[in-house]
Amino acid sequence: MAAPLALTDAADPSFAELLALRPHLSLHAMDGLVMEDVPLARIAQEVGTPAWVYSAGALRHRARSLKSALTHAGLTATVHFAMKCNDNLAVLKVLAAEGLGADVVSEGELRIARAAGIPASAIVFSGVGKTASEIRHAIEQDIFQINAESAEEIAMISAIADGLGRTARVALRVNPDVDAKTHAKITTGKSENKFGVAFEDAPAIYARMAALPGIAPMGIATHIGSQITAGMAAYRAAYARLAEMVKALRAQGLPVERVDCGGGLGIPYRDEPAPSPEALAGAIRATLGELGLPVMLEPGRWIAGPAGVLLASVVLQKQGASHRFVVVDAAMNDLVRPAMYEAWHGIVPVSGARAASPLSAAEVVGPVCETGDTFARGRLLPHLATGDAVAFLDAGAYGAVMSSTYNARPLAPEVLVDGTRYAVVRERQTYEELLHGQRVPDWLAT
Ligand SMILES: Cc1ncc(COP(=O)(O)O)c(C=O)c1O
Ligand SMILES: N[C@@H](CCCC[NH3+])C(=O)O
Repeated sequence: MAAPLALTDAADPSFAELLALRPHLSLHAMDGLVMEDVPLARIAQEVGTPAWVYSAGALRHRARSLKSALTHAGLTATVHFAMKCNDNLAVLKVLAAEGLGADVVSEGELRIARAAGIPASAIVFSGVGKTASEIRHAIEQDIFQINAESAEEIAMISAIADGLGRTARVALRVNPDVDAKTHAKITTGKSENKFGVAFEDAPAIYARMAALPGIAPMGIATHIGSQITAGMAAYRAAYARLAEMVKALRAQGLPVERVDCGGGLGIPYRDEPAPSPEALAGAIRATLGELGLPVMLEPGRWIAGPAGVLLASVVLQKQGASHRFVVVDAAMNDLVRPAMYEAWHGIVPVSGARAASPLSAAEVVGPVCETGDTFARGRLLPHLATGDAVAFLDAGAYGAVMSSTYNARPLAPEVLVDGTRYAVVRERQTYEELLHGQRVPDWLAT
């Protein structure tokens, strides 16, 4: 497995350094940690914790920066937000208003995208195991494009579309066999990964696809992995291979309308080098530009990750045999990334006074009955008292969507901040809802 980000380290960035890179967050002596113009202490007080909080301003700013980088590189591009990273309706509404479409991986996501007002003509459906009923639904909705990941799936799409008397626009997802140098669990473009068709097999599969009823071949797609921070080399290698393939397909007289470049642009959770959208746009331009085709992008994390925090409160602080433990009311069932990928998230006290107090190392843990329910080890934090709020940074992507009710902990609410306003955009799950749907069979009911 690729090296994860270490949970323990000596040179963590300071609170000021973390916040300097996240302009929608600021720390004040009186108001403490503020998102846009709303003190997070107010949200912690009024909504309770744990709670996910997203900045509409940051979402807009990041969507615009990405689009403008593509435009400045002279590319004709559509951006399809990978809503697997955040499927909150209000978040999607903000991004739809910026002209973003959606990249969906299930019928559930497709339905949520439509409910957020994203037109079917801006939706691309990716995924290695779309079921027949999901494919049928996508075709009935007449979405922009289905990215097929196997010859078997193409046969299903053709049969379903033909049976419905429709034509599905289909791109072929190609596995370029490049190493994106990210965490092993989220690398997708190596030949041993389950995604797409092998590079060598793609031209023949594409040609067969073009001859099938019910399918309009649109082009090729790739996605090499997520949280890519190791520069543009892997992107360039993958896109150069796609360019080569487009030329080969065209030489066979096959139609190619566009290329889907996927997502994966990484963000600095701690102090990783952050590849810019300009660098990505430049890599696309340099490799695919001469084809003169429109491109599609499927970014998720880069847009939503830094825009969100997970607010939690300290339940208690205790001194163990060798460590100070800060036990918070959020846990691995809320933010699973540290437990799952040993991921590092910045943790900033919400009180200005606390943030300015002397620091010492702490283990930040949740209440779940697993040692893996650890958010940070050896993290420099001030003394924290019961009820003090803290914010876990960069929780806007792969945060709420990956949460569960493990240990019968209700799902945390989601909040959208927009300037001086905030609103709860998904309510906290109730204990009644936790029990909802459970049935005791007759033979056990006494
Ligand atoms: C097909 C596809 N597109 C886009 C994404 C979005 O990735 P990221 O959030 O890293 O931009 C993913 C997830 O890695 C994906 O599987
Ligand atoms: N869930 C992963 C990203 C998965 C990307 C899915 N295509 C993370 O939190 O980093």
